[in-house]
Amino acid sequence: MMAANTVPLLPRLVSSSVAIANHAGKIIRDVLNKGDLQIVQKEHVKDLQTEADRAAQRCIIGSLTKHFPGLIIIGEEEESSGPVQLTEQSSVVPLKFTCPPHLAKLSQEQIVVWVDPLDGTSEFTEATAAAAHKCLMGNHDTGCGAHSTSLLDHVTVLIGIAVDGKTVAGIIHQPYFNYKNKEKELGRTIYGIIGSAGENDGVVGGLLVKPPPTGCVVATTRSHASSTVNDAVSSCDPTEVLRVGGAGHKVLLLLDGSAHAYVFASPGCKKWDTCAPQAVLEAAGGALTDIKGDHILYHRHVQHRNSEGVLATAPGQDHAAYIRKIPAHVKENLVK
Ligand SMILES: Nc1ncnc2c1ncn2[C@@H]1O[C@H](COP(=O)(O)O)[C@@H](O)[C@H]1OP(=O)(O)O
Ligand SMILES: [Mg+2]
Repeated sequence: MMAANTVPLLPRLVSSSVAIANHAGKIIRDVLNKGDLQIVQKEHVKDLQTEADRAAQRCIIGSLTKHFPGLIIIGEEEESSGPVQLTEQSSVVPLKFTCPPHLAKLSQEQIVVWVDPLDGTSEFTEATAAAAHKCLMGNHDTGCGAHSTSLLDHVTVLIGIAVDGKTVAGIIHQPYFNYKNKEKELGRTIYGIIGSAGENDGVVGGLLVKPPPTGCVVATTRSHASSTVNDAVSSCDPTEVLRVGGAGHKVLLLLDGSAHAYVFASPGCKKWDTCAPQAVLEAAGGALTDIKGDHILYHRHVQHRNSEGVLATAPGQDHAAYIRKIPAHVKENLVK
């Protein structure tokens, strides 16, 4: 076995982040099980923060800082007071693949980590009604309140790693994956490094990448729709539209064979929403850009908002063809 300090920085960071994201997912479940989310409204009525967002972020930023002192980390939530549950230094997860050669000699100063401790907060808060009615027993849904608890699938923990402004690696943890099936392990973590060797399931850990069905299934927002969002979706001539929450969740739908494209022609999504999902998707051969087809950059001082929207396509799809379909008035409406 190689000594820890001979393993390049990037795989060490990804491996720790997988363990940290798992831990954050457990913290999220614990907060929901206690039933008191302590919801705070941020910029507007559909921009909420809960104690699960705060506690998960304290865990992620505290643990990353402990293991990688001086690392630049940008989290969605402002600093909050409260208990900080850290992961152990030894909590690392063996990765399924090796570091691409061009990323093997990074210095920490080149890296910015973008953290969304709980993506899909709107859906998470709606799911609490069922929890408050004691429908969640031992983290598993009993069937009561199925409508709102199904939204728990939309919740993810996102840790994205950017190098010199480009996303290179990402971790998407889904804390409630399998929550309807008591026989199976609760939660899953998907991770990828762009350019790692291997084919499909070899380049994305934690998920078997599948092609989408015939037709054109477009995933879009459930809680932040607008006429521009709807015009962009319609322009793709979808055979089916999935209105679901979370950027991480929608990218997982592109990877697990559920959808062809994720279309969000609105400025509400931020860099911490897209950094990790983009890396995981692109590691598998998909693409994520803004709605005009331009690359999204993740430098330390970049504006947080993805003001020109998001368009992502599953591996094997013609990304440029989707970009061409987006109407000019939608593109013109989204400016830096
Ligand atoms: N108008 C908005 N205000 C705040 N956050 C937004 C907005 N639109 C999108 N987001 C963020 O982008 C994610 C994907 O959007 P959507 O679910 O609407 O497709 C949301 O889960 C939310 O992240 P978060 O839940 O972490 O606040
Ligand atoms: Mg988010």
